[in-house]
Amino acid sequence: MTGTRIVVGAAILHRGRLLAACRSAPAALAGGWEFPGGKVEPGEDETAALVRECREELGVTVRPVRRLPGAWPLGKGYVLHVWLADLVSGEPRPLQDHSEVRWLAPAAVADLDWLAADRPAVDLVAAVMGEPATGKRVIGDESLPMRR
Ligand SMILES: Nc1nc2c([nH]c(=O)n2[C@H]2C[C@H](O)[C@@H](COP(=O)(O)OP(=O)(O)OP(=O)(O)O)O2)c(=O)[nH]1
Repeated sequence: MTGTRIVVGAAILHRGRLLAACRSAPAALAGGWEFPGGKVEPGEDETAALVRECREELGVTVRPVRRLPGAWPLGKGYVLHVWLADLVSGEPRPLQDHSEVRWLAPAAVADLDWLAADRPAVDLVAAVMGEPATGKRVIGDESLPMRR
């Protein structure tokens, strides 16, 4: 298909926490939480776009680790790809497009008001962090109390 363009989002994990960013614009999305990132420019590699956007928006250097499986439609011919990324250097600040950034412990990930398109990816990231996005732990057989 021609004309599909990619928006990359960075799921930056650092010391067991996920970085979330609150959009400040456009009005329809303002107040929604998302993965920092943006549109991949024509001819640009996804990882290069990820590094560029994180530098522009947050003032940090990240290292893309791997892309999560999935591509989530955003409308107008855009799809969202989400990459796990390490924080290499810098302290994230909301320099551009965001009103606030926040480090989330695994149990807090589900509590934010994420942009609708991000929900499936948030579930995947929460799973990577070892916490179901429902906020409720899944208790496997091994951790169930023994019944006598
Ligand atoms: N960065 C980002 N954008 C998302 C996410 N979820 C989601 O629906 N979007 C939408 C919001 C925007 O409509 C679009 C990304 O556009 P953007 O404004 O961040 O892209 P950009 O930084 O390249 O900005 P511009 O050059 O177009 O001004 O994708 C997400 O998790 N991260």
